[in-house]
Amino acid sequence: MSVKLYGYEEISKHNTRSDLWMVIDGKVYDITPFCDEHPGGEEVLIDEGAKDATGAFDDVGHSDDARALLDQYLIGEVDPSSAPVKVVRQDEVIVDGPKGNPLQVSSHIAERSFAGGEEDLFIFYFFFLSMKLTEHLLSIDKESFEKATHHQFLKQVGTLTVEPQHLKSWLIQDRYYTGGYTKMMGIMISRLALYEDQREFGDNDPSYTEERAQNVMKVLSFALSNIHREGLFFSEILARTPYANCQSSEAQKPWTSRYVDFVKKVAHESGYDLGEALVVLWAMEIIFFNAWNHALSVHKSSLEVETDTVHVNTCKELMTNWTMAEFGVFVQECEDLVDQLDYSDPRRLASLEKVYREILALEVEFWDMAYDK
Ligand code: HEM
Repeated sequence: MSVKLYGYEEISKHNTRSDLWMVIDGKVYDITPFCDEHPGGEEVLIDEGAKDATGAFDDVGHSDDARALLDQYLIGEVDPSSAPVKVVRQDEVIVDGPKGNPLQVSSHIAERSFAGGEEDLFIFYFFFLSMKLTEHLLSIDKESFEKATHHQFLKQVGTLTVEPQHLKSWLIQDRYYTGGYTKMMGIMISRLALYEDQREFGDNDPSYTEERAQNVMKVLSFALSNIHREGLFFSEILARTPYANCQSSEAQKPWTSRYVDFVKKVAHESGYDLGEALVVLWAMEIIFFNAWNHALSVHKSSLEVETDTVHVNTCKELMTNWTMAEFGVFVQECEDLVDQLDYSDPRRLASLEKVYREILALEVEFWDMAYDK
């Protein structure tokens, strides 16, 4: 079997938490799934990733067990004719001063201010807090956001060239996901104190007001009725001839289970202001809104000759569903709730960033399941 060769130019592009490669002893590893598990933490992997990390790996004196773990992530070898290139990471450019975009520096600040509490970082953080949280989140991993919203599947729906069985596979998984989403809404609603005198012991959220609680309830109620409608819509589509008659795996796939488990867990474990869960809700919706708007713009600029078939009309219905104005208003309302969150504690910010990044990673995988991956 021939070994796949990768040049450093290509390797250097896989430099984020949601898409991370590493070279050790001339072999190329896709270590993305290992980031969560690394006993030495994910930061060192990201710092040493997308390049030759042989020296860093050896310096730590990793055990034979650590070395044995590598095999499962092997994807190829370094092309011997390629030379190392500089890896440019989004936040690397801006860490040393206010020249860059301060919205992107938070994770570094969060980490460093625990350790040292340097004055310049305090000023930095003060400046940063005047920015909207959602703007900041959208700026921390643009590459993954792009992947999550410009997937090949969306392009194929836009050009009406997606195969019916691929659309079916995706719809089946998305219907499973609607079940998880519904449970997430249920958990969030069950934790919401709609009136001051319903707040539980331990609820020390300083930003609590009845008005905000009512706003959260309004958004969650819409989300719940919308997801219920969507589940029924998917069932109705799946019963249509082109889909009922084609073969696709019906079982819930591991990525869907992981997604569903994650959103339920976040809903349970968020603080009393439901901050992490609200970030997750907003992230899922803004990704969908952008993704389907992308499909629609591809569709509008596509030169494909349209036929009036059930499949073509289904593709168009799906594009309409997540690009309509009403959905845009809902995404905006989710955004407003996230922007009201108090993230002045760097540990809180780190936690909000973490759930946002996880949703980005899960969304990228989710589209892939259309192709039974
Ligand atoms: C994909 C590559 C890597 C794998 C599979 C891996 C695996 C492991 C494992 C299994 C351990 C537990 C101790 C041991 O068994 O040796 C460990 C610890 C550690 N690793 Fe890695 N590692 C990788 C890359 C790196 C890199 C590039 C660095 C960069 C400096 C690093 C830094 C550390 C540190 C500092 C610890 C010690 C954590 C502690 O004891 O608190 N690792 N790693």
